[in-house]
Amino acid sequence: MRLGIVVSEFNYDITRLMLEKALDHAKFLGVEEVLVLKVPGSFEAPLAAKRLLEEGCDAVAVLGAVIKGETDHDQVVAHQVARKLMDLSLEYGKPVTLGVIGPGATREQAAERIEEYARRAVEAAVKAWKRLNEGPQLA
Ligand SMILES: Nc1c(NC[C@H](O)[C@H](O)[C@H](O)CO)[nH]c(=O)[nH]c1=O
Ligand SMILES: CC(=O)[C@@H](O)COP(=O)(O)O
Repeated sequence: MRLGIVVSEFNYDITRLMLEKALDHAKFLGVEEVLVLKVPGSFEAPLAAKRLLEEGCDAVAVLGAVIKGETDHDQVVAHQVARKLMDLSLEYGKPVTLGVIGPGATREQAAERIEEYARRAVEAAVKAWKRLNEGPQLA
């Protein structure tokens, strides 16, 4: 399996640790090939996910941390990113999984979620790929 990982460099003190956990989990799951593409922020993640899908990735896990500021801008970023990633998944027929912390997260809440969100995104990408390859099972 070729797994793509998109990682946002915004809040990189958090997301670089998410990438480490994601790579560790991909290795644990036996993923043969991992392509990593960094982006400035989560808002750029859908474009990077699309590029990885076009590079032949079987699935893409997207990692980011959208931390609340003084306004509701975090809501705009997080909601739009989530929707576009889902749209890409349906467009390409391949898993594109959401490992983006937030919206509404404090920095402390984000730090507490590094491992959970990174592992979840990789696990879902690999499992969904396997299940889709197996196809529907007769009940
Ligand atoms: N505030 C956060 C951002 N903002 C940056 C955007 O994602 C984007 O890079 C910028 O608007 C230029 O297009 N990104 C995050 O990933 N996390 C944040 O908390
Ligand atoms: C989610 C973000 O882009 C964040 O930096 C916005 O901060 P603010 O709401 O104070 O403009």
